[in-house]
Amino acid sequence: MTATLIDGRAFAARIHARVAEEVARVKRAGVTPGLAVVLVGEDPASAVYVRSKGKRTHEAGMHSEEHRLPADASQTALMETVARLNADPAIHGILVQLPLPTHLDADAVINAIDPAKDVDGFHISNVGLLGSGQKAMVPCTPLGCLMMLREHLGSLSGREAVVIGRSNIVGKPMAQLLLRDSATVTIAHSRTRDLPAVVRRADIVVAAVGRPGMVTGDWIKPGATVIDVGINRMPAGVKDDGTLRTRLVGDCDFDSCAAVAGAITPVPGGVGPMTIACLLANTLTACCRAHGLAEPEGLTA
Ligand SMILES: Nc1nc2c(c(=O)[nH]1)N[C@@H](CN(C=O)c1ccc(C(=O)N[C@@H](CCC(=O)O)C(=O)O)cc1)CN2
Repeated sequence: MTATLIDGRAFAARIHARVAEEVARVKRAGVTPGLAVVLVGEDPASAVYVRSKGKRTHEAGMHSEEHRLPADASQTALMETVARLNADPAIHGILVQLPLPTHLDADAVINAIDPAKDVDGFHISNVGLLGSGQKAMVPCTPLGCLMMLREHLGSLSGREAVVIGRSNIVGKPMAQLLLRDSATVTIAHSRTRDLPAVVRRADIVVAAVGRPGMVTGDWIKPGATVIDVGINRMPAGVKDDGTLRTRLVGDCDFDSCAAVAGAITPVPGGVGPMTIACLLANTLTACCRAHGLAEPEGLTA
């Protein structure tokens, strides 16, 4: 391996510490930032992420609430939960854990969240604000990627960036953020012709396609910075107790990419931990905006 490892766990720990300091500051001004996370159903991975969000929120000194609805919850029940949280002055951030069960209309739920409390940055108002270069709530995973890129590369101005994947959660907002930092941005996807050749042009590669190990070293320009957003759980044998062992892999084939890249994020331990760190940062930002307090520096885009 020749690439520098971009350690998302260490970076996230620094953000958590900064957020905790800033939470103490806003508490001295008489306000406690509050985050409500809504989980519908029993998806095991979602339950782990939601627990982790609650734990981290507490550790930062924030108020934390978890609202669980059964897997067969109705759209009305979910919308009522969101409406209650919108009206609750103790709550500055609302997050509905995705994916939702398929009978629910996720777009309608997200767009029912008060945009000022939309700490996921998925509400159509925040999407529009980000796209037009205005102050927005910025989606947590792309924000975490941007922070790592800025720290590693300094200015992104003029750099060729290729984002692989066009999801609303990662690909599109990531492209907007890179554009905001004056990178030259291409969004590539499943229909892109000669994807390896497109990726080979890039100084910055952000892989967010959800296809394990798809990006290989021969796609990477020597010295490029590779941000792997993929979180793919793969079978990895059987444990002594007979249950399946799994391991997480990214969208990049780590060994071959690390042999060519200048820097790379691992999976696990790269982008994932930054997602929760940025959620806390966004909740703090939302709280400061709601109460007219100074926003912490370096925790927004
Ligand atoms: N409403 C939202 N739903 C989802 C989001 C989101 O940002 N908002 N993102 C993902 C899941 N997610 C947070 O919700 C998330 C994913 C992964 C990690 C993380 O720390 N991953 C670790 C590995 C953890 C493991 O072993 O499973 C890592 O990569 O090192 C945190 C948060 C989908 N839903």
